[in-house]
Amino acid sequence: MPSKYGPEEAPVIALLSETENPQEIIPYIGSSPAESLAIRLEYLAEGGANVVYQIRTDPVKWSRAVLQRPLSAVKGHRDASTCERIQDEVLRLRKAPGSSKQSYVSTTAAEDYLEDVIAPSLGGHEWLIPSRKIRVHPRVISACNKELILHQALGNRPDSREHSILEESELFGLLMEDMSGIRGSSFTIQFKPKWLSHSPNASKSARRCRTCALRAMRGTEGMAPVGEVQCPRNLVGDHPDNSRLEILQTLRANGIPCAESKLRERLPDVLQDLTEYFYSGKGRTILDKLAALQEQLDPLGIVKLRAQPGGMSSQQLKDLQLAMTFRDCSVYVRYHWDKGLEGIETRVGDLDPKVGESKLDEWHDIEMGLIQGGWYDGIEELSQGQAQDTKCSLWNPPQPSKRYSERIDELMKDFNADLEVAYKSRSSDECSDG
Ligand SMILES: O=P(O)(O)O[C@@H]1[C@@H](OP(=O)(O)O)[C@H](OP(=O)(O)O)[C@H](O)[C@H](OP(=O)(O)O)[C@H]1OP(=O)(O)O
Ligand SMILES: Nc1ncnc2c1ncn2[C@@H]1O[C@H](COP(=O)(O)OP(=O)(O)OP(=O)(O)O)[C@@H](O)[C@H]1O
Repeated sequence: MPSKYGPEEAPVIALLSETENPQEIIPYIGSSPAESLAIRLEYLAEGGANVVYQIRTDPVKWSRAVLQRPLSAVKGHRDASTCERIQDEVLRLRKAPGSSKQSYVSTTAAEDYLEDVIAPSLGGHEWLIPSRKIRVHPRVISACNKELILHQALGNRPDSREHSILEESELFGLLMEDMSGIRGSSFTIQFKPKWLSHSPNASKSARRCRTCALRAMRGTEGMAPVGEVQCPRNLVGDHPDNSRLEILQTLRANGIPCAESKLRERLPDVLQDLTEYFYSGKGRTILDKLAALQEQLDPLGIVKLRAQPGGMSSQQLKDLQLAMTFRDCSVYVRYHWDKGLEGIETRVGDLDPKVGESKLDEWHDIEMGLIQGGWYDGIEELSQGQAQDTKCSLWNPPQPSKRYSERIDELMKDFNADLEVAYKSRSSDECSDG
């Protein structure tokens, strides 16, 4: 998850004002211009609904600013430790809905959902990224929006995210633990687990799971492929080669920082640790949990649910929406170089509620398209010369197969070649900060 812009290019000054609860740990951050100068938001990444900023602090400027304040105003946590604490966090700010059909989910609604629905479903906070809501001054939002427009003009934003800006009426943002790796001591990979359990609307003889069927369908429509993971069911399969293949592809898709020459030397060990972790270790626990929740919460599927006399009950609707959230969440895996298998940390993020009637129509249309187009069963009509997408683990035999080990060897070679190229260009600008 590389930062898009260099620190010197980040013009936005954070003006975070008090949280809702005055006893909270970060009161009045950056409420004076001097303090604001000590805190800067640096664009890290964005998705469809949020922009995430890394918080950069300057402890010297911060102390100076605090000293300038009248003694009576310097209270509570208004000290250096506040400054140190927020620099390990990222700030997630919500985007304005792009179309009138999209429903807006505020930071408060997202945080309430996390606490009231997600945490109880997952059995607590163990797997969640530690986070807390903070009040954000409207001037921060408008400054960030100016910066987003500027970076769009400079071509620094992903094409698919252009024209989206932050919601100006939003009063809060979410401070979260920064899951990024630290060059030299750890790296982070991120993936969406997607549909770990089969779609209840697909036939029993399906040769593709929901994720692979959608990727195959979109592939022919010239749209972006679904996520980075090829077949998520590989991750909850019965043979370590399935996990190994999926992890290798995920590692490669994440593009480990080019200065991380350690990966070049230790790729086989890293792959072995991550395979063990996800095939039979703690990583498997969370993936199995997500798979079970997806299955329990959506036993019928949108097509059958909508076809019921009287439609869906409100409980069925809530369960389906929650299942969709657990399919579209992001898994962050941090690997500490000096700790190996013992030090792998996993957290799940982007667990926002899926709301709005248009989402239901969209899910229903996708499902119907997959069924009627023969995408689940692998009997779709292909245009001449078009290769069939057979990457799904349902298509391939689930037992250990030559095909898997050959594919792993091929991918190892490709990945090593990528790393070789990256290593050689280490002295280039992109890598010079490593
Ligand atoms: O339709 P899918 O399966 O491609 O999933 C959408 C995601 O696409 P991707 O993971 O890239 O394939 C899509 O992700 P991106 O915007 O492509 O990063 C969204 O997460 C979308 O959810 P929402 O509309 O933001 O609530 C996701 O839509 P939902 O299906 O979760 O409603
Ligand atoms: N806690 C975190 N630490 C480090 N990076 C993060 C963190 N949370 C989010 N990110 C980065 O910001 C990106 C966008 O965040 P997030 O997935 O929450 O946005 P989104 O708009 O909800 O995404 P989507 O398009 O999937 O709905 C992530 O893909 C990730 O690269």
